[in-house]
Amino acid sequence: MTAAFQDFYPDEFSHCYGCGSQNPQGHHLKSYWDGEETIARFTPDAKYSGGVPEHVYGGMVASLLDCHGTASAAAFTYRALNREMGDGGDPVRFVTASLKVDFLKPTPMGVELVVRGKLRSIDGRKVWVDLSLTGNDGICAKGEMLAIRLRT
Ligand SMILES: CCCCCCCC/C=C\CCCCCCCC(=O)SCCNC(=O)CCNC(=O)[C@H](O)C(C)(C)COP(=O)(O)OP(=O)(O)OC[C@H]1O[C@@H](n2cnc3c(N)ncnc32)[C@H](O)[C@@H]1OP(=O)(O)O
Repeated sequence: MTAAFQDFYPDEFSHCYGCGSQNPQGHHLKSYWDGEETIARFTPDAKYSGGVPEHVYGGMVASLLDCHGTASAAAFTYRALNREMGDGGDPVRFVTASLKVDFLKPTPMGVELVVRGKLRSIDGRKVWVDLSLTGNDGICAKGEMLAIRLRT
């Protein structure tokens, strides 16, 4: 089975609630390549409801974009540097500096959500990623992320 980007995060940096393997209560989001784009799939538990049980709450939507966005920023950078994840070199680590979310329509509960990331630009330590989250009836949210590469 193909490894997810997050599988390459060293354990000491894997405590993120959204995507860290070392956080037993976390969501353990997993991000992968899909051609030139990145993709993650996630089905929220019913407790993450919004105003009505049929809809997902906005913080969960933002969280999925957040974790997929930073993982994607790292992946895009590895590819731009012609490096492989887990190549033994300094790990390429990103945090979110800015995340704008447009909630286009309610996000349905009980279905698999698909999160996609597309590279807009890499400018030194700054990576801009365009994000989307799709339910069973089209795009529910769009995001724009500025991820900053941490100094090693
Ligand atoms: C794929 C393979 C991987 C292999 C292994 C990898 C290991 C990976 C391990 C672990 C991954 C982690 C997984 C979890 C992540 C989940 C996502 C989150 O939730 S992250 C938490 C929330 N975010 C924060 O807590 C950040 C808090 N902010 C900061 O720490 C700083 O502000 C930081 C680092 C973002 C920037 O600080 P500065 O001192 O390093 O750099 P300055 O000079 O301030 O900014 C750099 C450039 O960015 C611009 N900038 C900074 N913030 C901006 C903003 N909000 N809007 C616009 N521009 C901004 C600045 O103007 C500057 O631009 P100019 O270089 O001058 O052109």
